[in-house]
Amino acid sequence: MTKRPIAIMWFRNDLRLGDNPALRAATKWADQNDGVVLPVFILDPVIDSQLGGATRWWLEKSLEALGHSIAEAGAQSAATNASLHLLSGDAGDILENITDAHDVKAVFWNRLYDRPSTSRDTDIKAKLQDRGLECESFKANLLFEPWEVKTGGGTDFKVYSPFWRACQKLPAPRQPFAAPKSITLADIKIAGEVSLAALDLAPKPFDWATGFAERFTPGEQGAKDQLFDFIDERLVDYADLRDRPDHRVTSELSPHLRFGEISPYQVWHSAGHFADAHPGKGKTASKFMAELGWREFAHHILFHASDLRSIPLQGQFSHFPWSNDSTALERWQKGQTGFPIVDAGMRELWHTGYMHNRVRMIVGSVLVKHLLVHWRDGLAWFDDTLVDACPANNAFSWQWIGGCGADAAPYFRIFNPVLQGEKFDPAGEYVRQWVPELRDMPEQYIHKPWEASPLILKAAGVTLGQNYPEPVTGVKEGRERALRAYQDMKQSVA
Ligand SMILES: Cc1cc2nc3c(=O)[nH]c(=O)nc-3n(C[C@H](O)[C@H](O)[C@H](O)COP(=O)(O)OP(=O)(O)OC[C@H]3O[C@@H](n4cnc5c(N)ncnc54)[C@H](O)[C@@H]3O)c2cc1C
Repeated sequence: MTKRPIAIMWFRNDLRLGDNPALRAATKWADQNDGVVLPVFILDPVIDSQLGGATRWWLEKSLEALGHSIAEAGAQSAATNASLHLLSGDAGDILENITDAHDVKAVFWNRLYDRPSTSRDTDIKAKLQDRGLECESFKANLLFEPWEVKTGGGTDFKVYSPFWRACQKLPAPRQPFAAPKSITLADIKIAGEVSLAALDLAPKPFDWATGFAERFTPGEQGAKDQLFDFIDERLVDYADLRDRPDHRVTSELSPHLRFGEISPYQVWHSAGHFADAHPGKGKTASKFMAELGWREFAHHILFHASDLRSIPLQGQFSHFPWSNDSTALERWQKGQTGFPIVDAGMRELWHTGYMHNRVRMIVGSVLVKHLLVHWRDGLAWFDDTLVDACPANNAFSWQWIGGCGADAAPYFRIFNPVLQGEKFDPAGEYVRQWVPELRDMPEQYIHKPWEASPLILKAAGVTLGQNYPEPVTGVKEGRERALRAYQDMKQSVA
C-alpha cells in the first residue's frame, strides 16, 4: 500500500491529460513532495443531474478512454491500482472519506461555472482546507473567467459583440500545457470505488447509440483527431460554408469540449497556427474563434444567471401564451412535422446525437414560433438527446431561439422552414440523407412536398399523410399565430 503523501486529481468536465492545469499541479506536487497522484472521478448528484441519455453514453466512453490514458501514463509506477478511480455519491463526503482513510495532503481540480457546481466546490474547498489540506482550483475550461470580462462601467455584458471585443482586449489565452510524460500513481484501493459498468451510464434497455459511435470517437485521442482533421481539411471553408448542413465543414468538437476532452486553449491556438500558416485565411480562422466566443458568452451568462434553464432572461416572456400542444411536440421530437428540413434535423439528432447549428436554429424556431411550444420543452429534449448537451450552451441557445435570452433573435423574426431549407440545403441533399421517404422528390419540391402535383408526388413515391406527413401547420398560418401570441404578451405586460 502507498505510504507516500497523496495529491488527489479530481476529474470532472476535464477528461484529458493534455492541457490540464489541475493535473499538472497534482503531478508537480507529487514530484516535489515525494508523493503520488490519486486520479478520481465521482458521479455525484450535480454531474448526474446534468446528464441526459446521450451524454451518459458519451461519458462512459470518455471515462473508459481516460482510464486507459492514465494507466499508460502511470505504467512506470508499477502500481496495481494504477488507473482512474471511479466513485458514485456525494462528492464532498467521498473526498472527506478518502482523506480520512489515506494520507491525502492536497486536492486539485479545474473550475466549473454553473451554480450547483460552484456551490459544491466552494463548500468542499472550505471543508478540506479546514482539515489542513492544500486545495487549489484552476482556470482550464474557459478562455476568460466570468469575473474577468466586464463593461467599462463594471457590469456584465448582455450583448455578444461588445463582450467578444472586450475579451479580445484582454491578455491573449495562454499556450496549452503538454500532457505529463508520466504520472506517479497512488497504489491504493478506495472504499466504495466501483467499476465503470456500475456507474450505469450505458444505453438501456438496448444499445440505441450505434449511430453515435459511427459518427464520434469519445475520448482525448478522438478529440485530437477531430481537431487536426478539422484544421487540416475543413477550417479553410468554415467561414463560407459553416451554415450549410449539406457540407460537413464545422469542427464537430462540441461534445469533446463539453466533456473537456480537449481544452478551448488547444482549439484556440490550433486555429491561430492555421491563420499564421495561411496568410489571407485569417477571416475563416477568426470566424471559427468567434464561435468559441459564443461558448464563452453562454458560460458567462449562466454564471451570472443560475436559473437560465428555467427563467427567461427577458422577464416579459414569463407571460408568453405558450400552447400545451403535446401532439405537436411529439411530432417534432420524432421528425414527423412534415417540414423536411426540420424532420431531417430531428432524425439526425436521434441517430447521431448531433445536429448542425443552422438546423438547430430552424428546428428550434419552428417549435417555439410556428408551434408555440415552450422553449423549455425543446431544451429538455435536446438535453436528453444531444451528445454535446451542456448546461450553458443549451439553455443559452434555447433562450436565444425563444427570443427571451441574452442578445437573442427577436421573437418576431420568424424563420420560414421552407426558405431556410432552400437557402442552406439548396439541392436537398441533407434532407435526402435523413428523410429517405423524400429521396426521389425533385429539387424544386424537396423542401415543400405539399406544393408538388399528385403526379410528381406519385413519381417520387410520396403519399402525403401516408408515407410522409402533411405539414403540422401552415407556414404562413403558424407565423401569424406566433406574431399574435407575441402581441398578446406585449399587451398583457403593457
Ligand atoms: C437550440 C440550440 C441548442 C444548442 N445546444 C447546444 C448544446 O447543448 N451544446 C453545445 O455545445 N452547443 C449547443 N448549441 C450551439 C451550436 O449549435 C453547437 O455548439 C454547434 O452546432 C456544435 O457544432 P460544432 O462543434 O461543429 O461547432 P463549430 O461551428 O465548429 O464551433 C466550434 C465550437 O464553438 C462552440 N459554439 C459554436 N456555436 C455556438 C453557439 N451558437 N453557442 C455556443 N457555443 C457555440 C461549440 O463549443 C463548438 O464546438 C445549440 C444551438 C442551438 C441553436
